[in-house]
Amino acid sequence: MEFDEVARRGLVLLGCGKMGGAMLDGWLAGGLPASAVTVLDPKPSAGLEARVSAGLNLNGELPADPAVAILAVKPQMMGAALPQLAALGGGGTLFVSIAAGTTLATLGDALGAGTPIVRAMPNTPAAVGRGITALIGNASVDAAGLDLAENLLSAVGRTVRIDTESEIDAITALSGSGPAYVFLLIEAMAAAGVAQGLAPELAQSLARATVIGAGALAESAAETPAAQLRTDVTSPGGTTAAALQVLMADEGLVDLMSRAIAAAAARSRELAV
Ligand SMILES: NC(=O)C1=CN([C@@H]2O[C@H](COP(=O)(O)OP(=O)(O)OC[C@H]3O[C@@H](n4cnc5c(N)ncnc54)[C@H](OP(=O)(O)O)[C@@H]3O)[C@@H](O)[C@H]2O)C=CC1
Ligand SMILES: O=C(O)[C@@H]1CCC=N1
Repeated sequence: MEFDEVARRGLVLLGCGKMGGAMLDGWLAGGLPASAVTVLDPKPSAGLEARVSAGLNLNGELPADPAVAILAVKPQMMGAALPQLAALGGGGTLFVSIAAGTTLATLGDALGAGTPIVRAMPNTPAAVGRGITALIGNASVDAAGLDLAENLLSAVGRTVRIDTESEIDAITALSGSGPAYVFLLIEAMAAAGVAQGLAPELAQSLARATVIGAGALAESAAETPAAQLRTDVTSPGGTTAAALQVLMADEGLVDLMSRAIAAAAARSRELAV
């Protein structure tokens, strides 16, 4: 992607943990020069420190007029961390927050009237360029600002623009947190394989390969509903049908997932206060 404006004016990253770091890796791999990046993080990882030799500005002075500032601290830390960037508010710097819960209004109050702010919800597959990020801007973001945010986020995966900020709670619960559910599925399948007598290493590698392969198949058959892909595996009277009778029973996986995602969305709404 084109990073021209960001490379020229700079990008500030507030918080470089798992998600901020994943996105930074994607941007640097995509051609953003390290010298255009300023990271503020009190306990930088060794990997981040290693980027200083390539020109990355770690915990140094802020650029005067960066194109974009990414807010990637935990929502609980946002209030304490934001004042570091307050001087960039109300002007030409576009803010992009990936924090769960924290609303555009809360960020706007902290950063000052007229600050262009985009709220985005990515997920960790961004680390391998396979994230999915939903985004929405406040009233101060113009079309060019939204394009800039979308360009940056599309460097680490797919993007989708939304029209209603409150949708972010459900999106956080579904795709933001979703990779954890899939990793738990791998763990659960492996544990069940062990319970059936398989060696742990074999069970783990079978479970992981199955999820990876099923994901790739779902991607290559993008027009085919997931329900059809499931039916394709299910021989009448066979083994899959026996398992699905358990998984699809009342209070089975569908109900469980519904309750899990409702709990995550409720937590996202709680984090807004
Ligand atoms: N992880 C995920 O899958 C996703 C996370 N998010 C959102 O991304 C944000 C970050 O999450 P995640 O990366 O998991 O969290 P991490 O804890 O891994 O990263 C946050 C980073 O911010 C640092 N930090 C803490 N205080 C400050 C400060 N005052 N100034 C600068 N940096 C600070 C932390 O340092 P220290 O460790 O020393 O506290 C840490 O390195 C959250 O708001 C979360 O809601 C969104 C989508 C997915
Ligand atoms: O667990 C969390 O709160 C963050 C937001 C989405 C994924 N991780």
